[in-house]
Amino acid sequence: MPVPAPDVVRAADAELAVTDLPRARRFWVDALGFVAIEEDDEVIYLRGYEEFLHHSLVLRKAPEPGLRRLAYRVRTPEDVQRAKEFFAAKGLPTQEVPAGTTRGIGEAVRVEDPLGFPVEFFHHAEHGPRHVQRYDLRRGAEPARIDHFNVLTPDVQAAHDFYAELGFRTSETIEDDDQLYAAWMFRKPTVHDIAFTGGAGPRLHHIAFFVPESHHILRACDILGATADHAHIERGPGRHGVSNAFYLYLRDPDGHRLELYTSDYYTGDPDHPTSRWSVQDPRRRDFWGHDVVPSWYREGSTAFGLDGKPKPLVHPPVSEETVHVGADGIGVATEAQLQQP
Ligand SMILES: O=S(=O)(O)c1ccc(O)c(O)c1
Ligand SMILES: [Fe+2]
Repeated sequence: MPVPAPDVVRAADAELAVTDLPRARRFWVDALGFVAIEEDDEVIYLRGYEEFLHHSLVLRKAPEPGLRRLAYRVRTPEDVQRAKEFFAAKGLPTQEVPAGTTRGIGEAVRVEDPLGFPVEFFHHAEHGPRHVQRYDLRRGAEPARIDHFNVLTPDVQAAHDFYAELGFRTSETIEDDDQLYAAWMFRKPTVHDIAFTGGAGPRLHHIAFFVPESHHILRACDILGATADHAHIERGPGRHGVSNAFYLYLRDPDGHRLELYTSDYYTGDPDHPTSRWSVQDPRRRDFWGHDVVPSWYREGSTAFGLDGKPKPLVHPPVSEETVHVGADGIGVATEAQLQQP
């Protein structure tokens, strides 16, 4: 008898290990405008202006930077137990997390998914003040809410198939006749809550926050330029082919990638069709055909397992970057290139 999947509502919270908390605060709060809802010398709890849960991002001081957890909200308290049973039935590591372990979050279950990521499921969460119309407080890129996670994994097909078992549907893919290079999957009625980028993993690729309008993305660029922090800008601004969103990728002081993202589309009907892009289409990742900088394909944040140790990396046989990808200007991979470490 298959164990039913928990009813996942959305990507809701994440925790990053950072090596210098004041430095991180200057980037995430002073420059980008995230709201620091609670903080001390060890940890900062951040949220966007539209959010009412206690927080949506935790920055925790640690000797090494990395991803400590990706967290999904589930619809009922019973879904927390269902999540534990679903992952335990697959022989995957699970940990019960007492309420308050993460401030503002009730009891949760933390698991390692088959891709090797630390993933948490929770229901109860403290409500905090909403700042959606506190225009007197809104600053920087005016981040509204957490939108999605993107992770690097060597087998996108396996990742896709597991999250489909977990009840996620597929909004878009990048593929060719031989393989699935990337996939975007959702529970909330937008393009994605989780996306898979082919590459050595498990590593976090990015965490994305929705901003109200494209001008908030341009303002983030201008602010970083004004303070000579332009080196934090990695890719964009631009228009995605996949998702149709307007985007900007930044790297925080520890190298964690975040995306500021706006104007994707609704996916809430039961028969929402999957949009399939060819890996040969130069507009798939940037609709205007702009190159994707190599670091965007190659770099990500270490993932820590439930034991707190960095997860060893598994490398894919072939990655999108080494296949003819048009806009990236990289020719079809030669056998020799594919053999390179
Ligand atoms: O670069 S892609 O157009 O594939 C893309 C689409 C949506 C995203 O959220 C993303 O990070 C990347
Ligand atoms: Fe993204």
